[in-house]
Amino acid sequence: MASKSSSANDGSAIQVVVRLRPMNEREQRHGTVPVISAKTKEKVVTVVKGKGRKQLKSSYSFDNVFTAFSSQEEVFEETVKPVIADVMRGYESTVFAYGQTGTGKTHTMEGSLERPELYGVIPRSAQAIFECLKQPQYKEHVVKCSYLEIYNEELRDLLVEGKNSHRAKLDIMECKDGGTFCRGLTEMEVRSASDVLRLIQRGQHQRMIGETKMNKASSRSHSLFTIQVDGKISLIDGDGDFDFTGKLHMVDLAGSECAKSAGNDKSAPEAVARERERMNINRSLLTLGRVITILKEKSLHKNVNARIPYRDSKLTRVLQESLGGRCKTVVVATISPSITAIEESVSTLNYAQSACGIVNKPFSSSSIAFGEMPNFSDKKSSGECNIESWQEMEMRLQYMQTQVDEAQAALARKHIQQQELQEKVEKAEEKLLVKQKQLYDAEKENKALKGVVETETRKRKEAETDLYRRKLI
Ligand SMILES: Nc1ncnc2c1ncn2[C@@H]1O[C@H](COP(=O)(O)OP(=O)(O)OP(=O)(O)O)[C@@H](O)[C@H]1O
Repeated sequence: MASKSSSANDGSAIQVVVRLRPMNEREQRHGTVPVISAKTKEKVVTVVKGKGRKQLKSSYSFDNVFTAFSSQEEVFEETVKPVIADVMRGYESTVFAYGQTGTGKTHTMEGSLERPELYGVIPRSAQAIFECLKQPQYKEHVVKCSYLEIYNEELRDLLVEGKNSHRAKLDIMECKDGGTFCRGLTEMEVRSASDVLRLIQRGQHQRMIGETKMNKASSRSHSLFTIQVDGKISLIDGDGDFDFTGKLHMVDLAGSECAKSAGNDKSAPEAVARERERMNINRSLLTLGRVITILKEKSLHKNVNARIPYRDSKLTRVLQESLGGRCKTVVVATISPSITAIEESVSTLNYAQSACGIVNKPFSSSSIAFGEMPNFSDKKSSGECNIESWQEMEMRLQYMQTQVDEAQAALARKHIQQQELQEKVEKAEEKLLVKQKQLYDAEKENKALKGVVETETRKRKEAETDLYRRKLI
């Protein structure tokens, strides 16, 4: 294979990085104290709480840490560039930004489209993918993009222009392999990075934007930009072309906003609507948090039978394969250094910390092609074996690893199905018990009534006999 093949084990743990943004103008104007610092070399973020003798320091370690001085280029090169290499080998990967409102998620994911040095992850990824496709091992290819928005638990197509009602008709469907896809989502073919920039601009125009205390142009929805590459790659020095499909999902989550920072006047109609919005965003982020917590517990062999609540929000259903699934995933947690945002920053850091250690089970789509490779063991038995190339050995190993991973993933899915079935059986059993109890009570009542009828009948018979006797006398 042209590029080094990887076993599913390498890099399958979710990569978690933290980006600390600089103090913004408002914070600087108010002379806000910075209480969070980041050290790139040590990959550590430190939070200082309290004053003087009561000062407490907590440190958090991550896969990578970016300071207020880190450039867009640095963040991309160190965090997303390796992911692109995987995408170009047929992997599905996800990069998502998480953090409080106004901490730099959109800055990290999109950046400024007017200034190339401020390009964020999406435009830089588009450039890197088209650059990669120029390499001789990549043959014919088609690159497609889609842009999805999740707003108030509704899915909208950001590449379809028009009123909201036209865009809010998408459904999440289950794939045969257990993943999910969005039915009806537009996939636009693109031929260059500039085409991708135009699509981002088009989508940005349609996105739900509002104002929060922390951010004047706040994204009030989650957005997911996907670049899909369907192509052919020559694996062994021109000795065969194999199809691959690589996907890169780039997610800009809506910022969480605590009730305190949402403002006090909750009576005005706009404030009521805003509060409901805020609640919806926080609810989906809460579900995301629960998914991460359970996955983390499972990775620590705790709570192994717990159901992962992917289905409890649209966001987690869409991100199902990115968390505990087949994607290679990177989480960029963004935080403010300011004392005024300390609660939210600590919550983001704890969140990010729980995502560390979650293991996904990625596999490459190009490995399907490996299934058609010559059967080396047959060759060996017929005396033809001539495995000279390490590349062939690697491919063979990767193929075997892929088979194991696929079987493990299938087993995990079966396990979840079994759990769901078990829950259904338990519920049915509960219902049966209730019905049995009702039946028992009814039978008891019936028996008592029967007793009453028998007693009354006996009394009546005795009275009749008595009457008859008296008549005879
Ligand atoms: N690392 C950074 N360097 C310079 N400016 C930044 C950085 N991070 C954020 N900013 C600036 O801070 C402001 C808020 O950032 P941004 O809109 O990206 O926040 P957000 O987390 O996406 O907020 P929301 O969730 O409300 O959409 C923007 O003006 C952005 O340019």
